[in-house]
Amino acid sequence: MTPDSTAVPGKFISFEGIDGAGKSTHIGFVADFLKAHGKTVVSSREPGGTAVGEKLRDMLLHDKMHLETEALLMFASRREHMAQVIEPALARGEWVISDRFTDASFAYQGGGRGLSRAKMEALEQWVHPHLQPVLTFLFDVPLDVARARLDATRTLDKFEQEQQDFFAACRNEYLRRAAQFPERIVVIDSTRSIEQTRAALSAVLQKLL
Ligand SMILES: Nc1ncnc2c1ncn2[C@@H]1O[C@H](COP(=O)(O)OP(=O)(O)O)[C@@H](O)[C@H]1O
Ligand SMILES: Cc1cn([C@H]2C[C@H](O)[C@@H](COP(=O)(O)OP(=O)(O)O)O2)c(=O)[nH]c1=O
Repeated sequence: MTPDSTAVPGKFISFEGIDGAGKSTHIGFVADFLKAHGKTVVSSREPGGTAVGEKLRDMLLHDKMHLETEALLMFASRREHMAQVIEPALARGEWVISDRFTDASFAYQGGGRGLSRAKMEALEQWVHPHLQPVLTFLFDVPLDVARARLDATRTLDKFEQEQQDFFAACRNEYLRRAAQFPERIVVIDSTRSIEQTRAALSAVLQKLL
């Protein structure tokens, strides 16, 4: 059974945003910040985070597949991640910071690809009816900023090769969820400098310690 996130001693934080928003840049900083405050930190990612999950990640990021297959595999990776990594760490009183969680499925498979919200909610209810991050950082930038950052850095995977209307729909869904869950999702203006962004992250984390 999935534990209630309010009933476990550890804390679960997720990082979200469209590709190129600057999310991954700050995960190491957050881990170091928490460790400096005496926390034991488990840093992980989705899809992936386990041996099975990393195999699924490889397929998900490179192979073309039906939209519903993609959504189901994202949640399959998540189920394994929860069982092997997230739940045991939280039970030990550790802090789990994950590069993406279910908000990404709502944004990409729901918003971007158009899978119905009812199906997304059914998957969420099945896989984690109670567990939610206590805090989600949503790194937000306009599409042209994200695209310029991506183009400057890396070989693009299946998702990153999508067109701007896909990312516009992902971003809209992220922002819709931020409005729906304002107590959990903190929108970070990631157009600012890396130093300014870190200051904003520290201020939010300080309240959670
Ligand atoms: N605040 C920022 N200002 C300028 N460049 C940034 C900023 N944050 C991240 N970047 C750069 O943008 C690129 C994409 O960042 P990354 O963290 O990999 O994005 P994401 O994980 O959201 O896809 C990297 O080259 C990173 O150095
Ligand atoms: C977790 C998750 C990720 N994704 C996508 C978003 C990203 O484009 C991709 C991998 O995420 P990410 O690790 O952020 O990519 P990168 O390592 O290139 O920064 O998977 C979904 O479509 N649905 C999901 O549920």
